[in-house]
Amino acid sequence: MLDVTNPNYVLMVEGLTVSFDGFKAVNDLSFYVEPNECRVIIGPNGAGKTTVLDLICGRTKATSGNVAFKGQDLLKMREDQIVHAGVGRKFQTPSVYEDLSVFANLELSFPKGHGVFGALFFKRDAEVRERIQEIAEMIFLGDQLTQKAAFLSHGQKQWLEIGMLLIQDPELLMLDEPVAGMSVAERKKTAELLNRIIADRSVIVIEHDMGFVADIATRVTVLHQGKVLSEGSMDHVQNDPKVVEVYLGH
Ligand SMILES: Nc1ncnc2c1ncn2[C@@H]1O[C@H](COP(=O)(O)OP(=O)(O)OP(=O)(O)O)[C@@H](O)[C@H]1O
Repeated sequence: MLDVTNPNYVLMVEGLTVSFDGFKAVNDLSFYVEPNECRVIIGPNGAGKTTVLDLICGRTKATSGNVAFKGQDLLKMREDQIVHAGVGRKFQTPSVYEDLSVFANLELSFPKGHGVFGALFFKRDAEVRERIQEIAEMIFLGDQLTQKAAFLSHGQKQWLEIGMLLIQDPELLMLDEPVAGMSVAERKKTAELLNRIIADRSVIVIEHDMGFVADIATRVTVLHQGKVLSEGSMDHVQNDPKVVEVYLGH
C-alpha cells in the first residue's frame, strides 16, 4: 500500500495506467518527485508525456494506480480540488487575457478568499500589489506591469502565464513544453526562471530541447510506450543505450 504521507516526496505516482479503448497510453507507470526538484519528462511522440500530466491534474481519469500529493490521493479529486490542493498546470499554448495589462492578468490569478477578515481591503490590496510586483520581477516583466498582454512577445506571454500560476503559490508546477517557439535568449532566461522557481517548489516539465533540459533538470524520466524507459541524471539517461535507440539517436 502506498504511504501517501511520505515526506521525502511531493508527488508519488505508482502503477498509473490509463486505457483508451484498450490502448494503454500510460502503462503501470511509477515515479517519485522530491521537494525542490525539477523533473523533466522526455520521450518520443506519443510516449504518453502529456497524458501523464492530464492524469495528475485530473483532466483525464486514470484506469488504475495511485497518485499521492502531500498526503492526498489526487485520483479521487476533481480538477478544481487538485488546483486548490497546490498543483498548477500550464498547457502548451499561452492563455493570457490579451486585452488586459500584465498587472491585471496577475491580479486576476491571485487566489480569492485568502483573508479571514474580508473588511481589511486596504491591507489585502497592499499585499496583492506587493506579491504582483515580486512575481512580475521574477518573470522578467517587472517594468511592464501596465503593458497590455497583447503587445508582449510569445516568450513574455509564456512567462506571464507561469507568473499567473506562481501567484497561486502551488507546491507542484507542471509545464508542457514551456520554451516551444522561444528564441535562444528567451530559453536561457526561462531556464534561469525555473532554477529560481525550484527554490520554493517542485516542477515537472515536458521538454524536447535537450540543451534546455540540461540547463534545468534535477532528474530526467524517459517515457516510451507509456512506461519508464530510463531515469536518472541527464548524464545517465543520455548515455543509456536504450534511450539512444528509441529517442536521442533519431
Ligand atoms: N483522449 C484520448 N483518447 C484516445 N487516445 C489518446 C487520448 N489522449 C492521448 N491518446 C493517445 O495516447 C498516446 C499518448 O499521447 P500523448 O499526447 O500523451 O503523448 P506525448 O508523449 O505527449 O506525445 P507528443 O510528444 O507528441 O506530445 C498517443 O498515441 C495518443 O494518440
